[in-house]
Amino acid sequence: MSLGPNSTEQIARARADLRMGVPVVLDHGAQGLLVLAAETIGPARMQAVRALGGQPVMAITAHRAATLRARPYDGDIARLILPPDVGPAWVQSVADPADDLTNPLLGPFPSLRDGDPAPCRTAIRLAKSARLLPAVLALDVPAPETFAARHGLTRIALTEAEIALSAASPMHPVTAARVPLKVSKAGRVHVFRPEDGSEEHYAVEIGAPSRGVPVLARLHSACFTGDLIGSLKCDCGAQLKAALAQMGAEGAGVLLYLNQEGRGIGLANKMRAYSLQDQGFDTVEANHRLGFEDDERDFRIGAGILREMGFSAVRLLTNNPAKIRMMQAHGIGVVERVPLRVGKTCENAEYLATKAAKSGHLL
Ligand SMILES: Nc1nc2c(ncn2[C@@H]2O[C@H](COP(=O)(O)OP(=O)(O)OP(=O)(O)O)[C@@H](O)[C@H]2O)c(=O)[nH]1
Ligand SMILES: [Zn+2]
Repeated sequence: MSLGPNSTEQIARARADLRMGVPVVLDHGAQGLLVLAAETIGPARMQAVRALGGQPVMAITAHRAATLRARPYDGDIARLILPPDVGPAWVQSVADPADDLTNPLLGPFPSLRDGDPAPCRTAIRLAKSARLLPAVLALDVPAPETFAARHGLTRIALTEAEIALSAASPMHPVTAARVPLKVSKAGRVHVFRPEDGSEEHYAVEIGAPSRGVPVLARLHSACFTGDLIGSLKCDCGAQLKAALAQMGAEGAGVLLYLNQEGRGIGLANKMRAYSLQDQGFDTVEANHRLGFEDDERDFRIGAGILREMGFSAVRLLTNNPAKIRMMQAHGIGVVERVPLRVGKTCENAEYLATKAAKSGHLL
């Protein structure tokens, strides 16, 4: 094995670069794509991109393009031609719908039909995996290897980036320790670290559940607002407590605490979604206006951790049929759905109704 980073490790570097506003290069042979995340681009770097010449584009998802009334000729994405006289504020407004209603951007937004959209598509996936808005500024550059070396930029081969972004990362147990809990003295917290350098995830094991019979399990996605500060906008905090309480009462169970905040879009984007919800959009519409799918979570993570812990079948505490389908698709048998109906408030009634109507949640 060489000492240098492999493509998965290069992706982890690229995520950090994009979050800081540093460009990365996607190498697809004689051509490369210079990529900057729209939300972190600053004036100096934007000027440096312009100084290279050529025609920069802004790649956004079809969901975001729909709000802007731009034509997504590439199906799931659109490549908008960057007007010659705009700066970072324009780029950020295209990416971020915060001011769409109060100060709408004026189109039209001419978009590219020609050329291969694949590098831009991968660049958007990279921005999403960095928990940034799914929008990038991109410019074709010749001789990508030389270009990246000259500027000290992270360079990843496009095909390898696509494979690394699609792969399920192996989950490695890091450590585990006894943590007596209110619901059970026999609590144990395990920490899992993915090989791809993304967020760690946790498992709370209660009692000593047998690996041979289906375990009472919950896959809980992190919700800073609901789990920690008592937000009334969702039911997460109540679900977390109720799930642990049921495991304590039964004497055994496993709760995975998955750091997939905001259904996988990250806390910053979830707060952007909350601002849009205050403008009148529901939870699904808000995700779409930001350019995301309704649910960006990768359920292979939960399945991988359960497998790593030796569980192959569960009694799943959930109201979300998609979680059941996903577990089964990724090799975890779900012998029973255990409903988890707690935490309804005046403030979250509409949110829960939207999840039932649009995402298939069982009330
Ligand atoms: N994007 C977005 N995420 C939200 C919003 N409200 C809550 N969340 C996130 O939604 C996720 C809820 O996770 P879960 O409770 O595990 O999932 P669920 O799909 O509702 O399924 P069950 O609770 O198992 O029925 C958490 O990651 C929250 O942070 C919202 O309005 N927008
Ligand atoms: Zn929540």
